[in-house]
Amino acid sequence: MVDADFIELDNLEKVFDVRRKAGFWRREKSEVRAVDGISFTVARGEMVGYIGPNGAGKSTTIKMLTGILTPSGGRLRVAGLDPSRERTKLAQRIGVVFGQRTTLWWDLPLRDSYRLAHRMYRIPDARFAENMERCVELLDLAELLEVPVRQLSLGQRMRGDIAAALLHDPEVLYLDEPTIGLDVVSKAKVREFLRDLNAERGTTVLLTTHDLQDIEQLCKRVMVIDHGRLMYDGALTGLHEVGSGVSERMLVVDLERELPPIDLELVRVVKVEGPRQWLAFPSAASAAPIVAAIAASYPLVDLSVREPDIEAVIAKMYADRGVY
Ligand SMILES: Nc1ncnc2c1ncn2[C@@H]1O[C@H](COP(=O)(O)OP(=O)(O)OP(=O)(O)O)[C@@H](O)[C@H]1O
Repeated sequence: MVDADFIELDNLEKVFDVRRKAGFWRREKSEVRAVDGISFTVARGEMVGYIGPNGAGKSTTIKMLTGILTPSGGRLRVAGLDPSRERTKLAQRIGVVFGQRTTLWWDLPLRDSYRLAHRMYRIPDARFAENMERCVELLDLAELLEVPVRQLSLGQRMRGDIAAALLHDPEVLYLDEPTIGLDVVSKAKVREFLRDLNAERGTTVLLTTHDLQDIEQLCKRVMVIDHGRLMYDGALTGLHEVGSGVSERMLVVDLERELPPIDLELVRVVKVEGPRQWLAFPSAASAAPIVAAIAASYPLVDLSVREPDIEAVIAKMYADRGVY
């Protein structure tokens, strides 16, 4: 293994056998190809986004990378190890954070979960103390250490979980939705911490998220998967180019009160949420006359024009390939 192939997937597959109800008594056997021949490498120290719609195969990939699931086909190496065969060895070198589930002990104070990690991973005392100090400081955990996990807010718990995943100095960190459900301030804290971790310690990070701002703020490279296949692997900026065909821009309009969708030439109302409306209009058209027309006929309070964001770009990618 060289640093360039720190994580290496070669035509990786995972097929689940499922039984479906096909009548009152009958069950039909079928296959779900959750991961359908994915190949990529991640270099040591890279921070990569791994995104795709629900059911695309992201979690299944992560589970194979951690050794929880055994691949049905293909080859997989993480830090030179075969994850499912050398799972215990690998556990010393990777950290995992699942945003939707905690690895902390629910009824125990945060500190006790860390003590358990200390023993479980056989972390040398000095290293443990040093990592604790660093995580407590950077993740703002000092006030929370004696609080039972069940009493923590989602954002506090998430910071607690991230610390737990890092006490043994993993070389690779898998993050599955690390900012899900967090408020803006907590999101910013988590992102800043991850950015520093990657820059200072060179930790390799694979990040799965539905929040594309996570990717925009953290990852230079992004992989998009769908139906178990890799659809895009490259720079985030390249995704924008793929989306240069996105032919609409968005006008976000705040009215004085909730009103029926704005009815105007060139404009297509995409969403209405209370007094706020999202209006798509052709990229080639000038926003000024549209804004003037809205201001003339509606009680306008505020507005902003948005360029197509990656969300729109990805939606377009899927649409082009007939996913939706
Ligand atoms: N244990 C299992 N048995 C059968 N099918 C499964 C199993 N785990 C996942 N699948 C199926 O494999 C496909 C990929 O699922 P996976 O959880 O990897 O997607 P995902 O990209 O992580 O989705 P989400 O964003 O919703 O978490 C889905 O069709 C799912 O129903």
